[in-house]
Amino acid sequence: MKLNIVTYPDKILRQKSNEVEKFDEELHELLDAMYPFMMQTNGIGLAAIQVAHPKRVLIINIPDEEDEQSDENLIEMINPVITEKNGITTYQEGCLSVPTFYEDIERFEEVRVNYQDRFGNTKTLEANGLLSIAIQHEMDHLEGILFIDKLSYSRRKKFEKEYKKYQKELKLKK
Ligand SMILES: CC(=O)Oc1ccc(/C=C/C(=O)NCCc2ccccc2)cc1OC(C)=O
Ligand SMILES: [Co+2]
Repeated sequence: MKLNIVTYPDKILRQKSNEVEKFDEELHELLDAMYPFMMQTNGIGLAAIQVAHPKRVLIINIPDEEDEQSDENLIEMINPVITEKNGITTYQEGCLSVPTFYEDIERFEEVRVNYQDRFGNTKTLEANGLLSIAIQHEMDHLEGILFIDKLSYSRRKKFEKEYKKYQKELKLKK
């Protein structure tokens, strides 16, 4: 299954993703394609809508202390729901769909998430730190929300200016 990243300002990213009902071979094919794709593009999180599949599916692989991403740390979340959240934390986020732009974003420090695995089994995960941030960032994608939507008006203006410059350079390079 060939995947391509959808980048801002593509309207696809603004779609709300649909619940997964069938935990079938097609879902497994998508998950099995998303993982290498995310690893090849230096991602640590990816929502299915970013590769044009409007399904409530996300994957995360947080690097370990040696900054290595191992297959054991891969988390696949289907139909995730946050049931508890507390604390506040700030982190400089980036997104494969908004290349070259990084900004400090406020998130909940801890979250408790109910979700299903690729076989439909219900799981509960309590997360903090980078994993908690990644879960919140990827779950926003399922609602069509991007991290740049959380910027103040002035920082959003700064982003739009920088991003237009980046897109122009991109066209020149082609
Ligand atoms: C040039 C450029 O844009 O570099 C990148 C930017 C972001 C990313 C990946 C960002 C990512 O995985 N974000 C997941 C959400 C998240 C953000 C902050 C903390 C936890 C989870 C990768 C990049 O590298 C390439 C090759 O595209
Ligand atoms: Co993202």
